[in-house]
Amino acid sequence: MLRFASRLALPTRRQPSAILYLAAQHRALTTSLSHVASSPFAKGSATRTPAATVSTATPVVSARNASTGAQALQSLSQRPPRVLVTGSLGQLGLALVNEMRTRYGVGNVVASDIRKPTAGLPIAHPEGPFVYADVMNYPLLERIIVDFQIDWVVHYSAMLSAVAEKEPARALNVNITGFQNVLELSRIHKLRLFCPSTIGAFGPQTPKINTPDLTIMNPNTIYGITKVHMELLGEYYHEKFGVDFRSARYPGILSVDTMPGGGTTDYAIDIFHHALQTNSYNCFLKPETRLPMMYISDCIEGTLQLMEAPVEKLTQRVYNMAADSFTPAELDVAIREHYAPDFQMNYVPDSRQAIADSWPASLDDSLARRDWGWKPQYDTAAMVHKMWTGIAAQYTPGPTKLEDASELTKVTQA
Ligand SMILES: NC(=O)c1ccc[n+]([C@@H]2O[C@H](COP(=O)([O-])OP(=O)(O)OC[C@H]3O[C@@H](n4cnc5c(N)ncnc54)[C@H](O)[C@@H]3O)[C@@H](O)[C@H]2O)c1
Ligand SMILES: C[C@@H](O)[C@H](N)C(=O)O
Repeated sequence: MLRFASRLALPTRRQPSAILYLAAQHRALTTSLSHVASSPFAKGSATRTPAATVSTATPVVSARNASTGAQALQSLSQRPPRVLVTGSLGQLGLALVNEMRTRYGVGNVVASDIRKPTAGLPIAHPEGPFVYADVMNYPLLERIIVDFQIDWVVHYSAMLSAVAEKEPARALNVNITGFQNVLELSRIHKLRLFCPSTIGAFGPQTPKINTPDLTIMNPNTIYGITKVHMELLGEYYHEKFGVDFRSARYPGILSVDTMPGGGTTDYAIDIFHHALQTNSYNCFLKPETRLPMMYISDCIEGTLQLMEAPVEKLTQRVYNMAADSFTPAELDVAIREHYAPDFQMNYVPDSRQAIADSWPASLDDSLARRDWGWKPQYDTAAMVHKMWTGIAAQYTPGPTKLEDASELTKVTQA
């Protein structure tokens, strides 16, 4: 089994707004406490929707005790947001929940998924609320939003590019129906909604280099089609109903503590685990396949910058977000030059190659930089350093564990 580092090393810097949030949270906690254990979602309580399991330890700062709805609304600008994160046990959700709980208060960030949190996951605040939430279950989602008095939703549940090609019907359901549910609930309950898009929203006719925000998309994958649907529908709900929908098109995200969920950029994480375990890697993309990539700390920081940006700063609702781009061959060279001179890279492209070939090689993110101050901290060299040193620390010295490496690639023959 993989041994994960116990905590995700995310930046702990706090912005002034977060300090205000935390001070306000402290005040609110002393005057108005509602315990998750009293929620109808607490274990053992009768619900009409599937039973949700909730951690019982952490109080949620609640507006339910406010005497009027108006008071609750008024206090919103003075307290941290209460956030629901769907798909929170995935590669990105775990990191986002950890950072949001640091900034907004543990009890204010409700993690959710359709899986159980298992031992060994890098969950920094395990005492925080966790609920079962299938994004296809509209009544259950609505109940969670109302019971926890949610202000913001970060909608992370989705099927990624490679697994979506294998199970298109399920991907359409999860990615399209799931998004439509949270979008409609955002309209009804006046929520701020963030849903990530991706380089996978672009297609073979898109300009490949410095792809701008507004250009031809025409993706030719199920994943890309569901993401373009999401972008357009979110923009429509914003225009028509004023929903505060926000989205960033992420590149492939590299992380040390969490494993990727079945995408086309997964090779750039798998390679480090294989190099450290077996000193070799069979890459499923060709050596010259250039794709935009980003380190997870940048991804989480940028996402929170966009979520927290004052509405008047936003000139559009969907932004490209970039850091750097590299190819498998460049990663191979970087690993051999700096860490493992005998590392052996083999190229065995499979059906994921066609997906990668349809995506941009680099993104123009100048509008994100201009509008909400986006600026990545990690270039390729810095990403490789973080990945190698972070993943190396997870493996104890000893005999090569081939069986571990064979578990790493979630999609072996897409
Ligand atoms: N990781 C990347 O490189 C990357 C890049 C671009 C965009 N994104 C986007 O970011 C978001 C998060 O990606 P990730 O890498 O963490 O994905 P992931 O596959 O690691 O996690 C997705 C989570 O969603 C959950 N899920 C699946 N079906 C569900 C359902 N019906 N109801 C509720 N939860 C369900 C899964 O259990 C899983 O924990 C996705 O929207 C993805 O498209 C990711
Ligand atoms: C790029 C992104 O959307 C995801 N990592 C995938 O490859 O599917």
